[in-house]
This record gives sequence, C-alpha cells and structure tokens, in this order.
Amino acid sequence: MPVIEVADFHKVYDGMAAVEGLTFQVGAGEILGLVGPNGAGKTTTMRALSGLIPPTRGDLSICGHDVQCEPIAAKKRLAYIPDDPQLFPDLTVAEHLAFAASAYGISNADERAAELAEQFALATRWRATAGSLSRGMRQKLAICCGYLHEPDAILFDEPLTGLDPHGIRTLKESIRTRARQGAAVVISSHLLAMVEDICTHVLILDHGQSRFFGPLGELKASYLSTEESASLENIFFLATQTRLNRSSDDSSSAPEEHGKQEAVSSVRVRRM
Ligand SMILES: Nc1ncnc2c1ncn2[C@@H]1O[C@H](COP(=O)(O)OP(=O)(O)OP(=O)(O)O)[C@@H](O)[C@H]1O
Repeated sequence: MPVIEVADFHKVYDGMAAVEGLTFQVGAGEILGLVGPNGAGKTTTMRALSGLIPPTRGDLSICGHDVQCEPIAAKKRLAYIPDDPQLFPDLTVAEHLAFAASAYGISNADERAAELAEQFALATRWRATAGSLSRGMRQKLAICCGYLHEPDAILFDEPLTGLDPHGIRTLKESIRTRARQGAAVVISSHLLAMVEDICTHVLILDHGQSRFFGPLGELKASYLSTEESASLENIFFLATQTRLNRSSDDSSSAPEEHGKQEAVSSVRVRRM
C-alpha cells in the first residue's frame, strides 16, 4: 500500500480550478519531486495532503488514513514543512521541540530532540527564541520539529530556502536516510538540480494538471530518444511548454518541437 495516495484531487478557489484531477502515489522509500511553474498548484496539493484545506473533490490519504475522514490518524504519520514555517517567536528552540513532542504524544523525546538540534547545528541556540533566529535557522528548527515524531510521510515545500551549504547537505542526507528507513517524501521545489539529485520520482504539474508522473529514470530515458540533453531542466521546459504550444496554435510549432512534444506525451501516459 502506498504511504501517500492522491486520487482525482480537484481544488477550486472562488470558481477557479487550481488543481484538476490529480492522481499520484508515493511508496515507502520513494522521494517524489513535485515541480511546476508558479501557480501550478503545488502548494495547494501539499496543503490539501496535510489537511489544511479541504479538497473540492477527490481522495487524499496518508498510510491508508483519509485526510478528511481520519485527520488525526493521518496527521500522526505526517510532517509538513511549509516554505514559510510558522513558529512561535517567543518560544525557544528547546520549547518548540518540547511542544512538538507533546503535540504528537511522544514521551522521552529529549534525547531525540537534542540529536536533531545537534544534526542541524542548532544545539548552540538551544535557549534562543525563534524570533531571534535567522531565516535559515528557523527553517532548520521547523525541520527538526517535523522530524521529531519519525513521520512515515514527509512533505517539504521549498525546503532549501535560506539554508547554508552545510544545512543543505545535512537536509539532503537526512531525506535520503529517512527514505532508506521507509519514509515517503514529497519535495515541492523550483530547484530542478536538487530534485534531479535526490528524487526517485517526478511529478510535473502545470496549470493544475499532471504532465508527467513516474520514475525520474523513466522520464529521462524517454526523453533521450529526442537526442537532446536529458536534464530535468530541459524536460521541465518541454513539458510545461507543450500545453502553451498546443493551446495557441499547434500548426505554428516547428517540426522538431512536435518531435519533443510527442516524446513527453509518450511518457505522460505512464502511471498517470
Ligand atoms: N487561498 C487561495 N484563494 C484563491 N486562490 C488561491 C489560493 N491559494 C492559491 N490560489 C490559486 O491557486 C493556484 C495555485 O496556487 P499554488 O499556490 O498552489 O501554486 P504553486 O504551484 O505552489 O505556485 P508557486 O510555485 O508560486 O509557489 C494559483 O492560481 C493561485 O493564485
């Protein structure tokens, strides 16, 4: 059974569809890169998965628990680290971790909290308030709070924002380690090199619709047939321009562009 399941997810805001019919799964040990242009619906999907907003239609579940019908059971297994973590400015690093432990009902979390603070270079700021931390330090604290209850599903929205090179390496290693231990991870990011570096699967979202969902290797292998460089960046532009080309004037596309569009179309149908 997949750890994270999204089936036919739709979200409409004020009569405007932000996400339309999105379906994907993330299994234990998989790291899914959720990529797409601004406004594609990435944060909307993450917020719906974490139960912060209700879907207009569709089913979202964590470890088999429907996020709407069994929110507590689903959230117990989940960590969501948004791109603008909301911390309590007057609580210290230690107090945030104690609060997270209490919220998730973890007893004897002190040792784990101290280890996480050490791992993310926050041990020396143990008694500092969140309001006195730098942007990157607050991000690290949010990650530590998210990791504390050993979640089975982890959702990151732009996780590298504000992190220094040491923090970036620590976070990437921690994501790989947690996936190896069986966690399912979703990373929403515009940093395609990072996605290419650590993700096992990719979902390209554009105008609220899936353009591709599947293993990164499969996407790149399919794209190689067009004899272009198979970087995720090149594939991203091709995949997200396809819709624009088609909706404006299909016949105006250069012949080689048609070839590329077909390459992405052929991979799109897999696992969607
Ligand atoms: N609370 C809201 N009310 C109305 N419309 C919203 C709301 N939140 C998001 N939207 C709209 O939904 C669409 C998807 O937004 P979303 O934030 O999910 O995109 P995104 O892919 O995360 O973008 P970005 O890369 O810029 O963070 C956008 O058109 C946005 O304007």
